[in-house]
Amino acid sequence: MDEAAKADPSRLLELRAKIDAIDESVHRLLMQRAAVIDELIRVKGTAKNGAAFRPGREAEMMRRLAERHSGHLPLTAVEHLWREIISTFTALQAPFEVVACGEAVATVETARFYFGFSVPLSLAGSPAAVIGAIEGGRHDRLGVVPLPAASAPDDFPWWDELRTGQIVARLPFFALEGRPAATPCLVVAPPLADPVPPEIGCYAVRFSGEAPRADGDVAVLARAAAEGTTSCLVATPLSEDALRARLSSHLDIRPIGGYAAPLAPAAA
Ligand SMILES: O=C(O)C(=O)C[C@]1(C(=O)O)C=C[C@@H](O)C=C1
Repeated sequence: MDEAAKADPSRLLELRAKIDAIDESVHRLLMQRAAVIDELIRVKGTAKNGAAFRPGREAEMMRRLAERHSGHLPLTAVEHLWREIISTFTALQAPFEVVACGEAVATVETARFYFGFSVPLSLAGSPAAVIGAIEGGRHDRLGVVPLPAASAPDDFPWWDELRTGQIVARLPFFALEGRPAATPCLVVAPPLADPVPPEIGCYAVRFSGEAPRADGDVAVLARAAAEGTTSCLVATPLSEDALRARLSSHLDIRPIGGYAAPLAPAAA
């Protein structure tokens, strides 16, 4: 018998009965959620593999989760549970797989945190290989590409390789100091069924010569230089026209998707 039971066995039984009742409710609600998803498949028409992912809706759900959260349960623990739920339910609607690259432990941690364990995950050798997997004509894959350290140039401008594929999310969504699965990554997807305009737009921008410095509204997430041309992956809340006006002297600006603005919740 453990110490607590020796202290007050009846109280311990009572508390464990409460936990069992809560667990049963949570399980019942998850099964109800699965029944709603069956109906959602019919309404959304997500018959095609990989067609269920809605990153804008997910960001909105996570925002509400952060708003209603209180108490000492870590927000990132709840986030992790919800990510497992949402990703599992996405795959229940239309199976998909994730192809990621980068330093194995960090990448796998981030991809598993975000996409859970119901979804097959494979590691590709490079960002270019991830983009190849997304651009290869299959609609049931999502790619995860880590962002380089702020000052480090990329070897290869993988963002220039996006054709039909788009950047659709930035991980992690909750920007919290010391959080688990903290490696900053972008999620790349084939064309989504009903995309919503992203809060932060991403652009492939090519310059001859010096690349711009990041400023308040224009962040350079990655850059790669070759033969006098610098290619940058730029993220901005500005409209495309406003970005063009800001970077008027530059060669080529191409929209390549975007993501929901990461949230910095007060409560951890
Ligand atoms: O709201 C939807 O469209 C859903 O498919 C449901 C759901 C969810 O399980 O909550 C699943 C996948 C989407 O990425 C967003 C949300």
